[in-house]
Amino acid sequence: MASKFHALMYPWFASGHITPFLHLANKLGEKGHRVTFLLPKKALKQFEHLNLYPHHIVFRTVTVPHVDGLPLGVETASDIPISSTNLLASAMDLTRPQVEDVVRALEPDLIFFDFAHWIPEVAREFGAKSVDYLLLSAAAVATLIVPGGCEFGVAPPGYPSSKVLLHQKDVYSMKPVANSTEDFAALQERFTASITKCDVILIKACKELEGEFCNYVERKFEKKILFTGPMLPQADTTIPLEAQWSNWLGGFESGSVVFCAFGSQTIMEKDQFQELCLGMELTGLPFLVAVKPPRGTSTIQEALPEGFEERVNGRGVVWGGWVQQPLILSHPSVGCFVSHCGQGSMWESLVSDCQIVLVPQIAEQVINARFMSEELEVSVEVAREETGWFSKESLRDAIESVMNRDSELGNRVRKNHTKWRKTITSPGLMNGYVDDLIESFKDLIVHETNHD
Ligand SMILES: O=c1ccn([C@@H]2O[C@H](COP(=O)(O)OP(=O)(O)O[C@H]3OC[C@@H](O)[C@H](O)[C@H]3O)[C@@H](O)[C@H]2O)c(=O)[nH]1
Repeated sequence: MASKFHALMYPWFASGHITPFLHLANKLGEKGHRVTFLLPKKALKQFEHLNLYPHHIVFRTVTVPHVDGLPLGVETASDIPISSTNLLASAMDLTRPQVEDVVRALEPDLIFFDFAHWIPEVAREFGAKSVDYLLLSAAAVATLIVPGGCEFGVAPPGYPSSKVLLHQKDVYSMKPVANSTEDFAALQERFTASITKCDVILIKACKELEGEFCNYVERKFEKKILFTGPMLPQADTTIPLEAQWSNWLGGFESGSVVFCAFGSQTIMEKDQFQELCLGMELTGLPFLVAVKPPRGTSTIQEALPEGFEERVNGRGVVWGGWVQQPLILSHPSVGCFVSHCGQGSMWESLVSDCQIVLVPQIAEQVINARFMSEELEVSVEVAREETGWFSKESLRDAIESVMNRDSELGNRVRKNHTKWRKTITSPGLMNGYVDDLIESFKDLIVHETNHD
């Protein structure tokens, strides 16, 4: 084969997926490989600035057909509650003819996907290889995806940890991903089909960090598994933090501000959102919360607790829109990150200097949070009641436990975090993974040619 390959990427229609696929595309583009990146029309504007190698990475758009049950014009998961995932996935399935046209015309060597479980069939038909890119930690794959999975609180034989498990009390985190048990089953089938039919599974995990989980996953799947290593984005120094935030944050002492964000999909219940606000208020610290308006409301303002804005005026902001999370995390005034521990945020928190407090929302994030808090001991997870509810006091206590300079727990997580940050950002580690990955992809393509 030619020394450079051509990859087509077709990620799930969600920022938490399009963004990390683009990070991988940039790594391939940097080494001179070609990438055609397929995404919904509306998403193009939001993501095209992440393309650092426009000579090598070319966007193509698909039209997302309407399906009953979704509002008109929906193209990405940010437009819908996470419980409607299965409906948007059905819309993605309807784009198959458009994707086939692109594959037929461009004849890529590799096709990367995650939700479009029919990609392996398309790839096979047109002589490409399919790569199921799992945007999950190795711990989450080990618990939720490997055949047989894990029961509540029970580590299966060979499972590497007695700490990174889901328990009965985590049942709250199983609810939001689907509207019904049928929808949930359909999603599971989608992931099983993807894993079973693809040529190779690529996991966004790093052996230095999750070694035992990576080994376990490799033993459990009967197919080739590749790991991306620390797939950290290249810093884009051309786009600064928006002035409204850099000015506001600049008014506070170094390391004093608590920043809270729950990713691109979380929509909280109104009462839990209000409790979050009150917990922030109780800390007495400056804070910036950037979350979507809670369920049943259209603006943050209408959902705030009574008298809240007046009480926190000058030191606290709750914002209902998108902010530049990585830039906020690297602002010197920000000292604590309260996160839902989605996979992207997990890595961004690890490479930041911030103390980490975790409030996971769905099962995958619970596993990430437990891995971070119990196994690596780099963070603190906010305590929840049996019902899944977290109180303002438990949020305040978790934040205080890491922000108080005299706290033994705070010092322990800071020390461990510093150690792991050095490991995952050590010179050459990421580049070494990328070079190895590229060799593996080339082998895969050559293997195909030999079969012809
Ligand atoms: O206001 C915001 C919110 C989020 N973000 C960015 O959006 C990304 C969110 O990704 P996360 O993976 O953390 O969280 P999401 O909930 O959006 O993703 C979801 O789908 C992908 C899965 O792997 C995640 O685990 C899952 O939670 C992060 O890169 C974060 O920096 C912003 O830049 N601004």
